[in-house]
Formats: sequence, C-alpha cells, structure tokens
Amino acid sequence: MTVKAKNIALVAHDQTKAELVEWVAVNEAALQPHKLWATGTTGRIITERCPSLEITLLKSGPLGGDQQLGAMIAEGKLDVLLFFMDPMTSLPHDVDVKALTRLSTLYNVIFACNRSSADFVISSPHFKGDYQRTQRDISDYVQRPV
Ligand SMILES: O=C(CO)COP(=O)(O)O
Repeated sequence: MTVKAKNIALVAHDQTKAELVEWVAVNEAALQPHKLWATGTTGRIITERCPSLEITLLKSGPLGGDQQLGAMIAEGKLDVLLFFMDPMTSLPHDVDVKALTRLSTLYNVIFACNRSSADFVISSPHFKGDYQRTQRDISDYVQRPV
C-alpha cells in the first residue's frame, strides 16, 4: 500500500523533549514518508538525533512556534499533532499552548499529548492510509447567537 503522506507536527516541552526524541528515533522509518514540522528547539534536537528525517523548523514555541502551528491548523494544513506536554511546569507561553490545543480540538486534528497516545496513533491502520477526518462545520459556532 502506498503511504498517504500527512502533515505531522512534532513538539515537546523541555522536560519531555528526550522522550519525544527517543520516540521519533524508534519510529523513524514510519515517519519518513510524511511531511514533518516542528517547533524550533524540538525540531533541532530531533534532527541531530535522526538526520535522515527532513523536518521544517518553525519558531521556538515561546517565540511563536505554537501559534504558527495553530495557524496551520486553522488553514487546514496540519493533520496530526504529536505534542509531548509537560503537566508539571508552568510556562510563560501557556496561553499559546492552550490556543494550540484548543484549535486542535476545534478542527478535529489528530492530537497525541503523550507517548502512549502517540504509539496508538502511529500503529493505527489509518496512519498510512487515506483517513478522512470529519470536518466540523465551524460556521455553526460562528453563527451561534449570543
Ligand atoms: O514550547 C514549546 C511548545 O509549547 C516547544 O518549543 P521548542 O520546541 O522551541 O522548545
């Protein structure tokens, strides 16, 4: 079966970066056919460990990288968000993180926030295939009376 390339974002907070890098290394072959994006620091570290992966680096999360991913989601340009989050540390850009996870939810993006979820996503038969996410009718929200 030909793998249907998806746009996949890789993001990790500082305390979870090592775990994501390890996960990407284990799943390098499965990620290879896809179009990969990452926030700046996460992407740089993954590239050092897995030089065969071509990753488009965005800005660092606290400098707008999360917002860039949010914009991609709003424009329908991201299929999967693999974001290993740190639930124990408060962050200066917490609002950006919240905006990103909110948009992932709103636009029904495939979103894994930890290693087990990422394992399920990547081992799903849908991962290689032509999975059509249901698009919510956003106009329902926009036109909702106040
Ligand atoms: O802070 C992040 C996500 O909120 C990740 O950003 P970096 O990959 O630049 O560390």
